[in-house]
Amino acid sequence: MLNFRKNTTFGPISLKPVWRAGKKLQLRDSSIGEYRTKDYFYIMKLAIVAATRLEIQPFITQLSAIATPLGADVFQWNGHTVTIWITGIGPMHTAFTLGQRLPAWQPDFAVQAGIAGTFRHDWELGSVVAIRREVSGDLGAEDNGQFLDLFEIGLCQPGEPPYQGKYLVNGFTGWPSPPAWPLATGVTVNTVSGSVSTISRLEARYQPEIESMEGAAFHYACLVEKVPFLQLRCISNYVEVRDKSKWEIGLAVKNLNNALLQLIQSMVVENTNAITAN
Ligand SMILES: O=C(O)c1cccc(C(=O)CC[C@H]2O[C@@H](n3cnc4c(=O)[nH]cnc43)[C@H](O)[C@@H]2O)c1
Repeated sequence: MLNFRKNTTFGPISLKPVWRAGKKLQLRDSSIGEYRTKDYFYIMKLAIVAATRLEIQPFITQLSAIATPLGADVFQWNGHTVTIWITGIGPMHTAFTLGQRLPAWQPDFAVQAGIAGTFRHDWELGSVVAIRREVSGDLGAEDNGQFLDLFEIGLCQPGEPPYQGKYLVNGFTGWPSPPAWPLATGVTVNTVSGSVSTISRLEARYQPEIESMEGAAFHYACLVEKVPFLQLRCISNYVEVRDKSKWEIGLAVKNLNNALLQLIQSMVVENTNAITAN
């Protein structure tokens, strides 16, 4: 079980924003031979984003069995379109891919799924979390051994859109139901942290619970493009002096993919039914 030190909720939940973002499809009711309001449902375009194919391969395999392939990494599921975007590892690869694809494809919702490290030694490996806010952990300048981030050297103003303070916050409140996973603060780095000094610096400055190499780029791109989003991470390791033998990548991939399937299923199956029933 995870043990949380903060209030972890997304705030008020409303069905409308996500579904309004989708396109309406009018279906003919063959029993009465006419179009009726209740026969509208919302067709969504969902983008599933991962750094590597390996991390979401079980989900892709499941999707291939359930959904109709429309092309390479594009599927139709219950009328909705689900696409897979593999960005490559790290902020640069992620930002480039999303900078090209988000404006071109304009998904109604984007989910980033990946494994991650945690700073919280009381959190179990294999736990899934949703990321509430992200911060960039190594973008800035060194000043005689001291790290200064972009805000501290005045190249970026705290609160300058899309930042809230120094953080890229997921303020989306349009969930049909609250996310099933605890919310966490993520820090994004180019280099997996593996020294006491780097780990202490990140903890003291940003109070992160999760470390990844892509989260901030995903939050930034979705906030700028105004695409509702969710970042799911499953903990594969503790952020500590490097000992790869302790990483549980298999467990993390398994639990991540179960969570991802549950999330997407709830969006494309259960809520379509709920909406068509109204
Ligand atoms: O060095 C290796 O042998 C090695 C083998 C497989 C994977 C790695 C990684 O460093 C994975 C980076 C990848 O996974 C995310 N991730 C997982 N744990 C962490 C972490 O503690 N700090 C930062 N990122 C992490 C990350 O988002 C990358 O996509 C190495």
